[in-house]
Amino acid sequence: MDIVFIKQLQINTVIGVYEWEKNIQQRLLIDLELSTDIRIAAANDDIRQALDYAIIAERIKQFVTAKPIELIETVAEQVANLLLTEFATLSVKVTVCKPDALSDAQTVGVTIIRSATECSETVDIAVVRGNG
Ligand SMILES: Nc1nc2c(c(=O)[nH]1)N=C([C@H](O)[C@@H](O)CO)CN2
Repeated sequence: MDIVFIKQLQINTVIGVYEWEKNIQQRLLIDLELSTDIRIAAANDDIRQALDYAIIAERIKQFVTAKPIELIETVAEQVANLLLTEFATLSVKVTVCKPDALSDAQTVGVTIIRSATECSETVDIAVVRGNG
């Protein structure tokens, strides 16, 4: 299986559990991987037969900024569900990072893997330490 991916898609939106976060925009960086088979699009050199990463990126930006969300877990689950229902992919990997959340960490985030046939997978919570 092949992968179409988008790395570090930056989205500024209202995100967070605390009151002070409800009236500001914060930065999310989102990595997306969509399983696909690229061979038909490649053989015909035809964007109509490919997963168009430009359209996917715009749709995700529009979706994530449409309403305030508290948890990055919610962003990840809703983005995965959108990708599986609106695009021709059978499985997705979604990483949502909130890089400005902790002053002593480079970033924090969650990674999920979801497929059209499975509804629950492990959520990994990652805190990546900075170099000091
Ligand atoms: N697992 C999570 N932990 C925390 C989240 C989150 O979305 N998922 N969010 C916060 C706050 O919004 C924080 O980012 C404010 O700096 C805390 N922990």
